[in-house]
Amino acid sequence: MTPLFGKVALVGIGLIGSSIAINLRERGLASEIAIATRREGTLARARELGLGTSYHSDPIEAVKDADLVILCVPVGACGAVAQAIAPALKPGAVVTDVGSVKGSVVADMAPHLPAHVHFVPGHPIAGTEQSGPDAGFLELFENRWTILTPVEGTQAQATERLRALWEAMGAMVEVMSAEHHDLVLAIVSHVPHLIAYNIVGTAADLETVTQSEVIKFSASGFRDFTRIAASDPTMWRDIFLTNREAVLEMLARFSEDLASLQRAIRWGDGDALFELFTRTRSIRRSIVEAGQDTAEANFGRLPPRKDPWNEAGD
Ligand SMILES: NC(=O)C1=CN([C@@H]2O[C@H](COP(=O)(O)OP(=O)(O)OC[C@H]3O[C@@H](n4cnc5c(N)ncnc54)[C@H](O)[C@@H]3O)[C@@H](O)[C@H]2O)C=CC1
Ligand SMILES: O=C(O)C(=O)Cc1ccc(O)cc1
Repeated sequence: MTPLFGKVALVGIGLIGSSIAINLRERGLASEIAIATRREGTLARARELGLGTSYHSDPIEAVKDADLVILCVPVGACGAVAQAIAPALKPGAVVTDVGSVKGSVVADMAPHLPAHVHFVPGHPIAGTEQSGPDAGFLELFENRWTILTPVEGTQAQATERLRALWEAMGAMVEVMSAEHHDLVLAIVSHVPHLIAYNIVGTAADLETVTQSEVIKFSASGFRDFTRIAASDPTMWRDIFLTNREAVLEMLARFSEDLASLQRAIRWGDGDALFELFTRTRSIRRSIVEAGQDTAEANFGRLPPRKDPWNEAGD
């Protein structure tokens, strides 16, 4: 494919940065791939994996002359990175990110960016619980949605160039406001992660059921929660701190619904339980039919990983 961008700079080279790098390289979407990250060890690993064409400890060096700059760092770091790179950004460059929260990223980055760049925040709704440069893979974005949240004044042409890049990586693209993005993601991604962190924590803290029993007898429902609860602590701390309002709003709704389930169990209201479980089953079926079940879609294409459950003798 003819490159969609000349030089692309990736700041941060974990799961998402390395997956983008592999896509740019394998699909010929960029003529140069400059990689910058904070830690020397991570940069050395990116070099060993051949993820880029140049490697930099200083993000300013990476973004010089770049036509596209993609921040692939935890959302809490986006503001500081934008401030650091701002003076070196090329006029006309497209600047984007991949953060899981959009309102805070816009608020933190936009004030630092010069008027001569095009800022188009983004978020691929695709990932795993793995992190670091070894975790990336070519197919991560295939048949997955990427949401773009252009800010006021963003030229439509810049958004369309970025859309073309995500589509070339196999993604489907939708454009919406940062505010709406944060509400939607709070219920489909952020609150579910919080529930997983909470239930695994609760199980680990029980006095009457030992940890080895939890490992030995965990049924697949609990195991699915442990996969989610193994997600990167820095990334998820930042998500909850930056999408506070929307998460608290959805959590309040969730708690109300949980209380009514509690009541149904207490009063033996089988009809209420049956009605809800029937409705939720049909939602699951729609997700599978739409090809959006990540576990099934990722089967056989994720890089090999350690499975602590099997190591525990199961
Ligand atoms: N992991 C996932 O499933 C998904 C993550 N995201 C978003 O993508 C972003 C990156 O996530 P991952 O790639 O999973 O994380 P990761 O932990 O695998 O990689 C983060 C990278 O950023 C670097 N980094 C951290 N702070 C930095 C700083 N101040 N300056 C320069 N580099 C810095 C780290 O060294 C690492 O290379 C996050 O904002 C996250 O919300 C979006 C979709 C899915
Ligand atoms: O691993 C999973 O199940 C995920 O939910 C991955 C994920 C994590 C964060 C995002 O912003 C988008 C996708």
